[in-house]
Amino acid sequence: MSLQDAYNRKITYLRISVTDRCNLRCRYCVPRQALKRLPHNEILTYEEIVRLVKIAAQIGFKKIRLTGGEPLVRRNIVYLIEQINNISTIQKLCLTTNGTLLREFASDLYRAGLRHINISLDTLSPQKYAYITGVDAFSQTWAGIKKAIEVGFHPIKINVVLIKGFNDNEIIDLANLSFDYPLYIRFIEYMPLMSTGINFEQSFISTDEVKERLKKIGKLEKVPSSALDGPAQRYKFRGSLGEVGFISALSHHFCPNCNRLRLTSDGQLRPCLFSDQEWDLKTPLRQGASNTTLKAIIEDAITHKPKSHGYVKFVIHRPMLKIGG
Ligand SMILES: Nc1nc2c(ncn2[C@@H]2O[C@H](COP(=O)(O)OP(=O)(O)OP(=O)(O)O)[C@@H](O)[C@H]2O)c(=O)[nH]1
Ligand SMILES: C[S@@+](CC[C@H](N)C(=O)[O-])C[C@H]1O[C@@H](n2cnc3c(N)ncnc32)[C@H](O)[C@@H]1O
Ligand code: SF4
Ligand code: SF4
Repeated sequence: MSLQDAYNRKITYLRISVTDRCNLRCRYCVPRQALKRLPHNEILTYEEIVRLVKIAAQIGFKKIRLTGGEPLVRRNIVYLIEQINNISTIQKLCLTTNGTLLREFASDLYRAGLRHINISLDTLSPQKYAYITGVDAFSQTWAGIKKAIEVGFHPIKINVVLIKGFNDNEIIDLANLSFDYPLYIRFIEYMPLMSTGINFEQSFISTDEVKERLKKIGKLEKVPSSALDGPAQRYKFRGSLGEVGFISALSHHFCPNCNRLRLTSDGQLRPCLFSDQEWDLKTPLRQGASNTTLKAIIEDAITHKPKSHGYVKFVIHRPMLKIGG
């Protein structure tokens, strides 16, 4: 059984931001205004997260993604992976990370049952990496990606946010990684959710433009989506080990197939990335609410999930860093 929203979309995927902290400061993610860190006691404990995931699983959620901020900076994250991995009806447990700490964590994460990992990498140049993230950590991240391959994660998806004038001259080099490594390179359209250090009008590149440029290296063959896939359109070059994907939130938005809800690290349930409407789970959770009450709140959030994002810009107040993408 899965729950449907008001537009007949089956809701099966919960993205959980486990922390609002991050060891990088990506220019397209961090807002212009100063960020206040949440005090530790405002963040859901692992026990609270696991309880909510069990309730979500009873309603019909089948896929969980842990994200952040940077999920690997939260202490004992491997324990949380283990706990969620033990919930038998969760079919797919995934992690989105910036990869900086992956060399250290990959083996433990794998042992805890994680198999699906998405790693953000916007450039192959160490200097440009330092510029976009604010930290000179390209070699650390690349070592993390290599370690993830060595340990056996599959699939390993590489998230590239495209920014004109910054990394559009690397589209081919990044796509070429899919020939040499079993990596799924995903080109993501920059989403103007908040005002950041990257000017949207000057930086946006659409998926169509990227596909056009990729014609130089071969013909992209469509790969059919699998159940529980995220929003990427999947393709492959003949003879490659990996894939190339496109996440086109603006030019070909995927709202009609949206299957997800988001849980923020401070326990607010967001039915849509582009809407600040949130359902408070933390307060009732901490006031001793029953599972039935918590389930009713999740169901109410699903019922009120917006139809689409409506192509609006700078619409949200909670930074991407705090929602988890
Ligand atoms: N607009 C919008 N963007 C999304 C949504 N889900 C993910 N994204 C964006 O897609 C990019 C990749 O996100 P990931 O955390 O790797 O998750 P995913 O694409 O669902 O991953 P898979 O399930 O592995 O395909 C990020 O920039 C996200 O912000 C969504 O529901 N709406
Ligand atoms: C917010 S991060 C959190 C997880 C982890 N820190 C990481 O960077 O992978 C999740 C994803 O959102 C993407 N993202 C952040 N801001 C974005 C924006 N304005 N438009 C599109 N994607 C964005 C990042 O590139 C990353 O792949
Ligand atoms: S949350 Fe992810 S995308 Fe945002 S600043 Fe941190 S590493 Fe960069
Ligand atoms: S913008 Fe909102 S409705 Fe559209 S895909 Fe993203 S979360 Fe779903």
